[in-house]
Amino acid sequence: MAKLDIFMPSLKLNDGTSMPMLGYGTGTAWYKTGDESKIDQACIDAVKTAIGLGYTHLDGAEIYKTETELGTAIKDGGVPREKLYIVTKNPGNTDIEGSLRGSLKKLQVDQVDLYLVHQPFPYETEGALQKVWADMEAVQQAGLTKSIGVSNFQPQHLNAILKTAKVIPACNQIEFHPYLQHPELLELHKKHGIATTAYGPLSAVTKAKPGPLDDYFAALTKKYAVSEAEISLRWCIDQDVVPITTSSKEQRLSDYLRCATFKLTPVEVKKINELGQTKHFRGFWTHIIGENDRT
Ligand SMILES: NC(=O)C1=CN([C@@H]2O[C@H](COP(=O)(O)OP(=O)(O)OC[C@H]3O[C@@H](n4cnc5c(N)ncnc54)[C@H](O)[C@@H]3O)[C@@H](O)[C@H]2O)C=CC1
Ligand SMILES: O=CCc1c[nH]c2ccccc12
Repeated sequence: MAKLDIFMPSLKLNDGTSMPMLGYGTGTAWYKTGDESKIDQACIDAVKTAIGLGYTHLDGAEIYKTETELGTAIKDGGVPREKLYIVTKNPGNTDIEGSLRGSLKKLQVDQVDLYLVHQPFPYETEGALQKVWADMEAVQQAGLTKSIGVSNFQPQHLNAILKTAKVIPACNQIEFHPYLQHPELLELHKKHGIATTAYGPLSAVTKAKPGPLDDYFAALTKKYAVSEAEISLRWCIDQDVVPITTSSKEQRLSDYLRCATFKLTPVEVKKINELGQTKHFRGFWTHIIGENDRT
């Protein structure tokens, strides 16, 4: 499929770097439950397809066990390293540098663009969270990553590390869609200049259907001649939230890029927010956070 001539904007982060406004994830559709050394060629091909279509923001994690596949796709994808934005995540252990060095080896790069603490849950005290954040600052200082950030942090976790942080997290990657808007958390992000990246951005039009947004999304798809998925992605972008999606289907990946070709009006964003707030859905980490927690 030919690469579309679409310009994908970037979001300026609090450390002066820029993050492309749409990410391709190697988690949900691709993570391995078994032997990490068993290479998944389909994952490599899908990431190469995404790169070929114009996706430059590539999201990985040590726990997905797909960093080797991601690294191979990056090496063979035909796009220079410096044009890509590579993200990976520490699983939530205490050997931040050891983990990151292992990830860099699998990714076949000297430095990632962004390294995230995947989850705050294994760290049981404020002190443990603060220590991990200090170790994140150290790997940034050592040049192993350009930016550092967190994922799945709720207000209490962010407030804990902010008490001692020398570097404010560049972003917090959270589940975010119209049925999980976390207003209080986003307010805290705004106060500290922390960017929000959204995983599960399509949830309202996939896993959480039927819902109160269905009719309104149908109307918007007609108005903009795009799919509900692209409306969902654009709703994030119009609020300066960077969505991370995934698919093994080339046509879907190509279509998703159309989210950069139109803009919702402020009234439309507000209406999606209002309708979205009438339903709650959380699809990830429910075994720890609880399905009904809205923070
Ligand atoms: N930091 C974290 O804890 C987490 C990070 N992530 C990251 O975010 C990435 C994307 O997360 P997702 O939840 O997959 O994002 P998403 O909400 O964009 O969903 C993408 C999934 O929806 C499916 N889909 C698309 N259109 C559909 C349709 N019409 N009907 C049914 N299914 C449809 C796709 O096949 C794909 O599997 C992951 O690969 C991972 O990199 C994901 C979950 C947790
Ligand atoms: O990061 C996304 C969701 C997730 C949580 N735990 C695991 C383990 C393996 C793959 C994905 C995930």
